[in-house]
Amino acid sequence: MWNLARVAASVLSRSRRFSTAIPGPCMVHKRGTDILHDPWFNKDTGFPLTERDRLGLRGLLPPRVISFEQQYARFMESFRSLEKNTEGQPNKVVSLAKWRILNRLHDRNETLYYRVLIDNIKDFAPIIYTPTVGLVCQNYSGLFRRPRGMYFSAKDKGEMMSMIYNWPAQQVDMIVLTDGSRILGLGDLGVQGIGIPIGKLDVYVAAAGINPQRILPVMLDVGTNNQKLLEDRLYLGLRQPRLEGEEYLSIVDEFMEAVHARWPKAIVQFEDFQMKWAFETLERYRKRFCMFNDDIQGTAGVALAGLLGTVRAQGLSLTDFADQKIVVVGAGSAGLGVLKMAVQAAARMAGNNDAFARNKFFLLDKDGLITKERKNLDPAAAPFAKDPGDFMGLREGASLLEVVRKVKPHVLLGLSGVGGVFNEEVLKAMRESDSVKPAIFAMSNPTMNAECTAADAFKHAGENIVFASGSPFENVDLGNGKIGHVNQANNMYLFPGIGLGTLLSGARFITDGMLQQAAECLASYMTDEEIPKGILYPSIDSIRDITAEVGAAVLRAAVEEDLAEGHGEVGPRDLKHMSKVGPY
Ligand SMILES: NC(=O)c1ccc[n+]([C@@H]2O[C@H](COP(=O)([O-])OP(=O)(O)OC[C@H]3O[C@@H](n4cnc5c(N)ncnc54)[C@H](O)[C@@H]3O)[C@@H](O)[C@H]2O)c1
Ligand SMILES: O=C(O)C[C@H](O)C(=O)O
Ligand SMILES: [Mg+2]
Repeated sequence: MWNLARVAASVLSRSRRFSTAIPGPCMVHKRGTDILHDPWFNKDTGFPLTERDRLGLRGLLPPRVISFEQQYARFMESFRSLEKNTEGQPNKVVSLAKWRILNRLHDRNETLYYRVLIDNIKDFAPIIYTPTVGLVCQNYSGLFRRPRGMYFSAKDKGEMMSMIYNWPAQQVDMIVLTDGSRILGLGDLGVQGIGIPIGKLDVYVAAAGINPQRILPVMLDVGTNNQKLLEDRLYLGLRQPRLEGEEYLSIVDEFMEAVHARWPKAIVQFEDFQMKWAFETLERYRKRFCMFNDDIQGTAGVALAGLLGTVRAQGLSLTDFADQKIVVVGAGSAGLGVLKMAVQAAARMAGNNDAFARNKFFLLDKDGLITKERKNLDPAAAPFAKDPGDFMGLREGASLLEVVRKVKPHVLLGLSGVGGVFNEEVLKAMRESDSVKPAIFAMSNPTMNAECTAADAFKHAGENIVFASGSPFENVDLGNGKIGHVNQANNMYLFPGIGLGTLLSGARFITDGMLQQAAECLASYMTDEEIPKGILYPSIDSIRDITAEVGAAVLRAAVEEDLAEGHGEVGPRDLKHMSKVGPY
């Protein structure tokens, strides 16, 4: 164990009661109903009589003081009875009802909200995060009650530097930013995509203990190309086509500069941008601002950890990763991010033999296998394009089924956003895999966009597979007391730790080295007892523990790269000292 892991863990344990990565006095300048209507400070009926006197609350609440624990029990009782009362109703109705009850608490009393979220993360993550958050975004205009976060639109050009000061918090540590152009696998949802930054930041609070008063979800509304939304009279965003080219970039530039001017150390996580802007903004900003793209970089680390776990599950040594044949379905921001990091890792293991490593990967998009013959080959996909006919005569545009039948891959990994592309035939073809324990990663979100279900994977590809999906599925009962374990390969296992480690390090940039350490930390987290059972990632119940470890790994990498400037009272020299290996 490292001292830094202890620092990260202690930040988290300090935040158990009232999540806050940064200790310090919390001054309340409000009084009376202003406090009751402010979810940051509201304690509902929990205000003790002394506080009611001091804060001008006397007479504004029913007289009985209800303790925090009683409020907690009351909420959980309501939640459980809602679960009971909605039994048998359509999934969508039940999920939205659960989201509403949690959202009302979020809007009223954040202290209680985050307490129940942290304690019940396994039950509540599928509501505030994928898959329900997707449904919420799709229905956002109808569900909208109170604003959360900030909205910067194309109409605000020239005003952002002053608008940023409208945010009430003095300090912001974590921002999650989207332009709503590729929300999960649901496409362009325009301003309705704000649900994603809100959900991601809830995970930051629950997993990394980030102070809820220092998070900021942001929507950059540059229009939408979703015709249905443009025609919807209740749509809450700009009713215009998306800005393109320099016009688009000038909006993002202005936002980034405004953030940097007010909070120079805030970390900006780019989320669910369509591919062209995902890559372009990452290149444009990563050396100027403290930012990362979660879909490209967070996903890559989580997938790589799972791929390395798969090698271990086959009883092989990690260096055998270089020999695995991997078919990646989806050449978007996520698929290409995964390929880049996985090829780099394989090349390192093959003695820096990049060409050898690339040979083992096969990339497909909606038009089939990508080869150098592809017309208008995307420059980002070009390094992974095959020579046509190179591998068993596989041609440009070969279908997924043909590729799987000929390649007999060790791993089939989907980031296509298309539900069901791993159909029965494709899954059955995986039975001929060259691996004794083939892996099927259906990573697209939400559930209906997963490339296959867990049950279908075990049914058609065989019981000896390793399975992972981006959204949660139940473990599969294989009969005879056997269980097919379902992993959730989701970037939530990394992004909170990337943010926490970067924040505590005080680094101004997030480097490849920091991200690599994050991935390696996740990869080595699972024990030799768990891995052979096909368990590649920790249970979400352990998300705070894995986040502390990942945070420490990122922090240590920042120290090693001489980027750590320190945070709060902990200076760069302290961090250097704490980075030395040593017993507790
Ligand atoms: N599990 C995770 O942590 C995680 C992380 C990031 C993204 N995702 C999911 O991955 C999906 C894709 O995200 P993205 O940002 O790469 O999207 P994207 O739009 O940038 O890319 C989608 C890619 O899939 C390809 N595709 C479409 N239909 C296909 C088909 N029938 N067969 C093969 N390929 C097809 C497209 O050509 C494109 O290359 C989304 O559903 C998203 O939710 C999951
Ligand atoms: O949001 C998620 O659940 C993961 C990922 O960032 C995605 O875009 O699907
Ligand atoms: Mg995303």
